[in-house]
Amino acid sequence: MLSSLSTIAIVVLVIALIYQYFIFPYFFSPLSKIPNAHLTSPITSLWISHKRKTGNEIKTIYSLHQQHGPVVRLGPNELSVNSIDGLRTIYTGGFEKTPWYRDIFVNFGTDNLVSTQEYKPHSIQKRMLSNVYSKSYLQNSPDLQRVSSSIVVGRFLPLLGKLAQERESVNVLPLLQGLGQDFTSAYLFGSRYGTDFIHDVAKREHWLDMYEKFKVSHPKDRSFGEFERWCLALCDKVSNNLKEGKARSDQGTQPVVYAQFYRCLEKNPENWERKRLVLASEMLDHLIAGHETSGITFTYTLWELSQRPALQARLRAELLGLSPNLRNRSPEKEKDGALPSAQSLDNLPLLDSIIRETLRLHTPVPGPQPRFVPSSSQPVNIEGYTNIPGGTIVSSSAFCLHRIADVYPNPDEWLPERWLNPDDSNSEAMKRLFWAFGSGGRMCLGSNLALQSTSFSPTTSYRAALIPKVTVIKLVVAAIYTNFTTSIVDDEGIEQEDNYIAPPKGRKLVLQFTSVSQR
Ligand code: HEM
Repeated sequence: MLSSLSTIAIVVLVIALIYQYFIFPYFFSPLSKIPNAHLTSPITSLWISHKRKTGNEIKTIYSLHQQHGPVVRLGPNELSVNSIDGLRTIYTGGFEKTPWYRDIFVNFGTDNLVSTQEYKPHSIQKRMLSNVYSKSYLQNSPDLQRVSSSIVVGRFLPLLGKLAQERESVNVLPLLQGLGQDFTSAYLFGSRYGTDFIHDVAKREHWLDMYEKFKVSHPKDRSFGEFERWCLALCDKVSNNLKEGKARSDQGTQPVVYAQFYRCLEKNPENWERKRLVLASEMLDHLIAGHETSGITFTYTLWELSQRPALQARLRAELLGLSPNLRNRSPEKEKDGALPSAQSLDNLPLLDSIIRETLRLHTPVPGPQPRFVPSSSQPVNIEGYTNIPGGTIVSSSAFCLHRIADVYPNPDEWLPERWLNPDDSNSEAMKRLFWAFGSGGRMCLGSNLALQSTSFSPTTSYRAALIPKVTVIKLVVAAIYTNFTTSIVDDEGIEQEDNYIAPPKGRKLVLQFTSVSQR
């Protein structure tokens, strides 16, 4: 009797398990109507995890969307979404980040803007920092002006002039990552503590080497390793100066971002040790976000232009119309001359279309941005699939969005002219789908409002954002092509990695710079 009861219990249990783990996910789950990435996707994430581990995630997801449309089920509890409606629902609907961000981006075991999952602490911290990255602040910042002038005119153009004169080619990826780092560090910490990676090649190589190791180690293993200790030591120096009231009398520029965050945290009752790590975690996050993404954008802009001498000439003609322009600027003359304003650079249509098209096709952050569907009483529907359960992971990626062929015809081709005709009926859709900086409350803090004007951003709740970067990218590209032509010497391995942040696989693009006056 007892044994037949236990047999029945076992049978019932087996049926329940089969129902829960096979029948329900395949046939009755609200996700069961969504096309599967793989036969096993409703019951296990093994298939997509394998693609991730082998560096094939992004392109695999792209081809799935080409086959199956805007929504694909990647795992029992995970969807990829590729449409403007999906973007709106997910990224402006208060969906929180998944633990993946914390696992990858936390520094010193302490959260920062990128790693924070929860809405409220993130939003409080972002408000503390958005002001110094807002368009109006940056446009009027004398510190940013001085930093820009000393880096572009004082360091970068003379170096290019020397390379051109000596007919020496150069790997522009590390050079331009270094330039991005020089800008970001000077804006964060003040010029006294900013790096000079344009000149100091040994330090730059060591730093980039530390960064490559840092990127692939687990936050627990890298915590307080060489890279983190370097940043903490820098932050401590700036904190000591601020405590002693020295920052203002500093000969160089102000530590704009650091001082802003330091002052906001001063009001916070937490102990100093905790604040010290919060400050350092946030600063390291900006340094990481600032140097590599900019370096990638520069590299692909130069790579595309180097294949098109006629386009370089058209761009130069546009750049020479700037007033003042960037022709023959030298560090000595610099004291007398201002740089072209951010607005005047933004008003150059060809320059804008070139940078924008590069950010579309070679987007530096092509990887999926995962979020959780909230467990709210409101049903969540995406692209006609209804009642998506709370806790489901949903993500979109700039790589896939930027290749929707109905909006960007010939999506794999670099065609800056697609951005040049504002009357084109497609132009609104192109702007709404442009996602190089993400959207919503978690949109890039360093993104450029000029590129993300209100009509441009898919739906931005933070109107802040932006600097050094696109303004800087435009300034640097303008400085280069006003004075030089570029040609490719070695572009082996130029294809982008299949990674969240995606530099060229070969980590190089070797170019020859030729001075316009030498030709
Ligand atoms: C071409 C250059 C850049 C690109 C393409 C880029 C792209 C992005 C993207 C796609 C995100 C959103 C990630 C998400 O949704 O989770 C992001 C976030 C962020 N970026 Fe950038 N970024 C760039 C430059 C910068 C610079 C220069 C800085 C600062 C100096 C910066 C600071 C940040 C920060 C702090 C976040 C986190 C924002 C938040 O979660 O609220 N980025 N960036």
